[in-house]
Amino acid sequence: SHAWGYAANNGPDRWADNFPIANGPRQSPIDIVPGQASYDAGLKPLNLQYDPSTCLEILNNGHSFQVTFIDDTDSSTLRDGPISGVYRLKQFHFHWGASDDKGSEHTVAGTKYPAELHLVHWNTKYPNFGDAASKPDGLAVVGVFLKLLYLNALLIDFLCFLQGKQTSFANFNPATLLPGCLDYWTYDGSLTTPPLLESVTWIVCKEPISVSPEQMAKFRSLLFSAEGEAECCMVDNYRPPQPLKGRPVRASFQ
Ligand SMILES: NS(=O)(=O)c1ccc(C(=O)NCC(F)(F)F)cc1
Ligand SMILES: [Zn+2]
Repeated sequence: SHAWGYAANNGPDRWADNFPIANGPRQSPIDIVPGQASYDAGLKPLNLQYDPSTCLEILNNGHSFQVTFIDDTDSSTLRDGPISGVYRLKQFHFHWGASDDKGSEHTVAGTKYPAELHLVHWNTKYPNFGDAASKPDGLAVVGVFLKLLYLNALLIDFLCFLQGKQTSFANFNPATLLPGCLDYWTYDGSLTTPPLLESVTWIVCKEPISVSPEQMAKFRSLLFSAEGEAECCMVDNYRPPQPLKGRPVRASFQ
């Protein structure tokens, strides 16, 4: 079976052929309708503690580019928020569009942002990421919308590293990618790419971070294709919103 992707012949509408869970009860992303989210006073503030020295490498995995972290100790973690226990940061990556009117996976009352950042964490009650990815409370992904404005130059440096497939990228602090206000919506969902495992507690920040047109252009200059293949720009690597199927969406703010 040809590998999954985002083209007409292997994109989101075809994923159910090989991954029937694509039509499951807790799929992601979703359209978040603020007026229908219920404020939950019991939700704690997010407690994100990131150690830049655990930043390992940046790589193009054919579907996005991702920055992976050393996750053999509790040095970069997510605690509190809607979760219990300690979740470790494994990687972060982005989804974006071919033009500024689309690109995010989650939408807010139908509004698409030009891109969305995902910070992927796994529950340390399980021995490793791969095991956690198959458990209903195994993963927690913090989603941050990107909007067009001007971001600190750091991200440009970060993308300048993106010459080859893989290169070391030490001391990047993912905290610089977080919005000032960490109000969030949360719901039970899944990975947004195959195998679409229903193991993710989604935590979507209400406030977007800013990205410059130049930085969006850099995202779009990346390639889905490998060396020697016909060039194919990596754009529109987002799955559209999926049916809520009765799931509650809670808000940490009023
Ligand atoms: N876009 S997302 O939902 O944040 C997302 C996060 C992580 C993975 C991932 O690690 N897939 C590989 C695995 F786990 F073996 F299945 C896929 C999607
Ligand atoms: Zn993602």
